[in-house]
Amino acid sequence: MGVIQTEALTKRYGSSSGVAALDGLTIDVDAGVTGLVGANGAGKSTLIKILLGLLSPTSGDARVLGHDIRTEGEAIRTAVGYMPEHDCLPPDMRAIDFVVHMGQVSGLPAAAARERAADVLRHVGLAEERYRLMGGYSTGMKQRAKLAQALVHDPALIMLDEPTNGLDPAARDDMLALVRRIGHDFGIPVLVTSHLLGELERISDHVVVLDSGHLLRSEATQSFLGDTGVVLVEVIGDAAPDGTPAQARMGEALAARGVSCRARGALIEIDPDRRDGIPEEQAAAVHDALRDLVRDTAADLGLGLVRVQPQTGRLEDVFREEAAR
Ligand SMILES: Nc1ncnc2c1ncn2[C@@H]1O[C@H](COP(=O)(O)OP(=O)(O)OP(=O)(O)O)[C@@H](O)[C@H]1O
Repeated sequence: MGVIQTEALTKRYGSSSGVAALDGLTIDVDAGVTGLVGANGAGKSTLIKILLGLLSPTSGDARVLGHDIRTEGEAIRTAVGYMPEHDCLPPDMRAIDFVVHMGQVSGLPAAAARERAADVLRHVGLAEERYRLMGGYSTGMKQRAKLAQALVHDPALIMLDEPTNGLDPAARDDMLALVRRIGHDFGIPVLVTSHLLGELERISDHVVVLDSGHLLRSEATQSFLGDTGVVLVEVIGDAAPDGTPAQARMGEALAARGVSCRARGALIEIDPDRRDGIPEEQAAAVHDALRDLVRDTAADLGLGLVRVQPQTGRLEDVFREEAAR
């Protein structure tokens, strides 16, 4: 049994003729970490609220942990941990009291709730600060407290809505590492959303990409990130006497040697067509030959080679590919 299945799920807010926040969405989510990505307004929060039985779909069906969202919302909410997008923390409560309370609301006896609350607050890195009022917490600490309350009842699935919202880069990395640990070390399936397309690449096993309520892709993360065949080159060195900068000199010299390439920012992007039609076992040899050619060209021009690297795919490319269709 999968963790989440939806079948042609559609949600229109207001009048039935209005724009669909979700439009015929059919997805399957398994164990591990699943990233749900899409720009603001793509329908991520709407989907999560429907999956929790908090919002009714206009049409379509879905099951969460085998429970029907239309008739078994309470069973779903008991089994699932939910971290909402917006601040939901009472400022005049200490984190420990809040998380104990949430544990009891989810059905834990008082002693078990206290024990679990102390445990999860330690796991999310709030061991020291758990006796402080949450009103004085930083955004990062608030996000951690929200995560702790979602974990306290030992859920069978956890849904995290924009857990990195408002965090600085270091706190964002910490939160992403925590999410990955929950999915992989604790073995709790995770559905995590982000409007930043790239940030879930590193931690998700599977990615679902939404665009204006439509499903763009639902695939193993690895299939987004494979080798694109493009090779990126960066050189440093002197401009030519006529003022042509090092990068342009290198690009011209490569083109003169039959390599199809173009400038991309400070880099030179070499097109993958050199490898088209080449059997896989020969592709590595061609790649090595290209590398040698790039190295020799730089040496002939007296330029330093900073890097020659294959470019892997990015989640952002999915949107570029769609726009180009
Ligand atoms: N209660 C509501 N009433 C009317 N329209 C709504 C309501 N909630 C969401 N919408 C609309 O539905 C669409 C999807 O919103 P949703 O919040 O699900 O997207 P999201 O991907 O979670 O974006 P964000 O990251 O900004 O929350 C948007 O166009 C939004 O304006």
